[in-house]
Amino acid sequence: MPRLSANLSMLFQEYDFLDRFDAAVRAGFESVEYVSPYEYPADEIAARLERAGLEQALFNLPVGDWAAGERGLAVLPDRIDEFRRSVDTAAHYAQALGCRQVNCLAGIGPQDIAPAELETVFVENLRYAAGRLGEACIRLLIEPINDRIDMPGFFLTGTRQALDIIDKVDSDNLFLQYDIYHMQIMEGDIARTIEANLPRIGHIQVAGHPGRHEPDIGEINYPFLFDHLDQIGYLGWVGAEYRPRGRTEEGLGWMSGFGGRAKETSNAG
Ligand SMILES: O=C(O)C(=O)[C@@H](O)CO
Ligand SMILES: [Mg+2]
Repeated sequence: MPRLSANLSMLFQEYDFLDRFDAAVRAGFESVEYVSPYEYPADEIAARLERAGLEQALFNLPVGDWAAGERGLAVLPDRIDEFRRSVDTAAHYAQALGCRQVNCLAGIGPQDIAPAELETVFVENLRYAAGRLGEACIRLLIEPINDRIDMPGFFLTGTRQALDIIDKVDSDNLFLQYDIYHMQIMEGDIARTIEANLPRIGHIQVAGHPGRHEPDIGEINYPFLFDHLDQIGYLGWVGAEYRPRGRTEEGLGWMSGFGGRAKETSNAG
């Protein structure tokens, strides 16, 4: 059973954000992740991590105006300066929180700009960010996300596309964030894809499908996949990134049901 991280942007919504850290450790998690820490002072979040004895597994580079529908800046030709400033912000928070990897959300490209132009901007932004973050020993990830349900218009939607972009960036500090829920929707073939690309995968996330609820609800066979991750030697965190059907604490049975070992500490690189 891989080591589990609690995604505080989706779990423990019963509590204010800063109170979710204690809730996560009470539930047996030893690391957390979330979309964005930037709404809070880094030292406040660091204090919550310290008090709860939690590791910071991951968060995203600034994503733009989430409430206005923005889902990342990295492909946007008119936001390059803002993107570069956002990398410095992410580096500051990652160092303050002891976080060793951050994800770069690609963004939703304008309809009137050719995908090839968006990709060029993405590759150049990733090359800059991978270098800047690498100086601080922080790994950079990119995550394909389904554009059929959760993020219509999102630029990065498949593993092959992500790996081709990683190849074009040509940095040893750029890795894949593999969200099993999204990839079940977009491509399937999950176990083989993870195994074939294991050295290039920096983080994995899970949720049931359909519905993006607890992993024990729906068509994805997580007991098989968790054993598979152990068998192939995946050493990173697995982020529990799902919408609980009720109170979070009432739906955690899947962790013990799968031999949950959230108590394991991470030795992720
Ligand atoms: O939406 C997802 O899936 C995520 O992992 C978010 O944190 C955006 O990266
Ligand atoms: Mg995800």
